[in-house]
Amino acid sequence: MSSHFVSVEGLSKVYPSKARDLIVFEDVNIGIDKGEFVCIIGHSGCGKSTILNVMAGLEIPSSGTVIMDGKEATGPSLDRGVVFQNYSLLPWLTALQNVSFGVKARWPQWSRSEVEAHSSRFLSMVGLSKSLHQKPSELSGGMRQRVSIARAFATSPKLLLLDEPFGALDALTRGMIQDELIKIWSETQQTVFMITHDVDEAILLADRVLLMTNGPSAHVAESVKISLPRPRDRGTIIDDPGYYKIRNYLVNFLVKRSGELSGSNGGGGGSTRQVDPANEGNSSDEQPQPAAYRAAI
Ligand SMILES: Nc1ncnc2c1ncn2[C@@H]1O[C@H](COP(=O)(O)OP(=O)(O)OP(=O)(O)O)[C@@H](O)[C@H]1O
Repeated sequence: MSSHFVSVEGLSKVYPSKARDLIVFEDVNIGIDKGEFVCIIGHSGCGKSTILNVMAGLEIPSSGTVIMDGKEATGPSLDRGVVFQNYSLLPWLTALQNVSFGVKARWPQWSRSEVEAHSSRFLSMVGLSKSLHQKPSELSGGMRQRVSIARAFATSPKLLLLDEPFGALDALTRGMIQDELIKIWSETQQTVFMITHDVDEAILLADRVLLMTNGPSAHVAESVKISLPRPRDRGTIIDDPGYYKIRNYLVNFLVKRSGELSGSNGGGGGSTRQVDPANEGNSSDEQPQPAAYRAAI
């Protein structure tokens, strides 16, 4: 039996079709320790959102299982909080009411003032103490996503699932909310699984980055350790000697090896290689090629 806090075991997703079944991914195995921040990166369509939705209990896999804290995770639960790219706030409620809604469901025995004090504290952590009584339509996209993050963390789920939460935001707002996510995560020490397309975001936030091969028949080929010291700062992280080793390693995988290792090229699923680019000297120190990366993803 797995010793991980969260264990995704032998997960596959197949969409049957008259012509030919679509095997999106097969034999995906992921272990996440308590308090760990894990990002997953892979090309569009390899099945990242499907994996996250299965972990959230919102989608049923074709085979395999998700075990959390020793129990099989089936169906949605307050133990697993989800943040999607498109905010999904209740438009008729204020920021405080949106957060309180989940908090009340989590702790029904709490008084109204306890619920509001707890909810306000989490909204303050994401810099929204002055916008508690505003409705989503009165908030910017970045502010709405902050409310979603506060709402997810405030219910203290055992696992937080973030599906490209900053995908729709401009670079400046994205950077600010990344800082707030780091702050709230370091204060709560919750376990996080996050999808991103942004290599720099993954390096800033994650303890490990999982790399998926291209679909169809995608799998998690590698688990890359981000062995940069915390706390990490967006402004200075690039000065760390390990930064470009990790970045180049990730970009090289996405540009080149994600295709070479894919199921359609004969790559097998199942096993995941563990790598630590900053300490293994297995990638170059050269500046990365952002244009090549953008073209690939
Ligand atoms: N109902 C469905 N029927 C058939 N194929 C589907 C269905 N739903 C999803 N797919 C396919 O499953 C694959 C995986 O989708 P998923 O959204 O999980 O990928 P992803 O890696 O998260 O992509 P992106 O990065 O673009 O969000 C895609 O190829 C998609 O077309």
